[in-house]
Amino acid sequence: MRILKIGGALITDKSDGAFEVARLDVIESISRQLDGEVILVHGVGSFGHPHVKMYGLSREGVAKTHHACLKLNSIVCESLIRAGKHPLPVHPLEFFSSPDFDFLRSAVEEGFIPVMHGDIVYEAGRFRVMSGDEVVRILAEKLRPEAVGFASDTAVVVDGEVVELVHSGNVDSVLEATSPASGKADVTGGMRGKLEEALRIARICDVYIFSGYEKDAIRRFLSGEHVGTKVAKVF
Ligand SMILES: Nc1ncnc2c1ncn2[C@@H]1O[C@H](COP(=O)(O)OP(=O)(O)OP(=O)(O)O)[C@@H](O)[C@H]1O
Ligand SMILES: C=C(C)CCOP(=O)(O)O
Repeated sequence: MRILKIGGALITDKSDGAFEVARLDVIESISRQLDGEVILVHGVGSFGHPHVKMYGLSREGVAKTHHACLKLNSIVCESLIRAGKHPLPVHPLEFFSSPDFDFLRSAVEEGFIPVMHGDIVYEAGRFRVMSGDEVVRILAEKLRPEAVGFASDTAVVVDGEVVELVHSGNVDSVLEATSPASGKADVTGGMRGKLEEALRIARICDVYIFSGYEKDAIRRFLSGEHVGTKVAKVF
């Protein structure tokens, strides 16, 4: 089984000022490429970050943000159904109040694609934002997948070049060159947060951070090819 996150920077317009703008053509292309045993997690882009920025975690913020996450989840699931796939939406707000990881594993084995996402969750008596990247890391720790992929709008880039491999010799300088997304509404750490989660997941399996815009990149990741930046299983 593989775990794939499709980032909000890929499936939505999350440039500053954009509000609930899905990239339907990209979502359709991803839906056609999905195959095999996979759990899909999507980011929420302009269906989540601007809401949290505007309303915080007030009652209004929690309600509007979670509702917008559900709207994007529905768009993704509808697209998967159009492509002949069998998505099962699983919302972190409910799932993590009483997690059942065996259910996810069984669903995958029976030919479903569980579709989770970045969300608001309720923990220890308070609401907080849980990014899709964090959802992926928690799932990886529990389900021990073969590989994890983060498809965003880019691989990890340093000095204008894609970093092919993150290893013990370059990890510090690569981390230093990553930052929260610039020119975008983002409340979950951008590429820096993603790389930090990837380094934790690399204790379990190989991780790839790549551009989902590249032709067939999703299909290639799912069939075991090296795509974009590899964070090798050693950390
Ligand atoms: N060194 C870097 N290499 C590549 N991208 C970088 C780097 N530093 C910062 N970034 C920014 O990080 C962004 C990707 O992170 P972002 O969190 O927006 O991705 P995402 O997971 O697709 O989105 P979401 O969090 O909405 O799901 C890039 O679009 C870029 O603006
Ligand atoms: C902003 C919210 C609610 C979740 C963010 O998840 P991400 O898009 O994966 O970073």
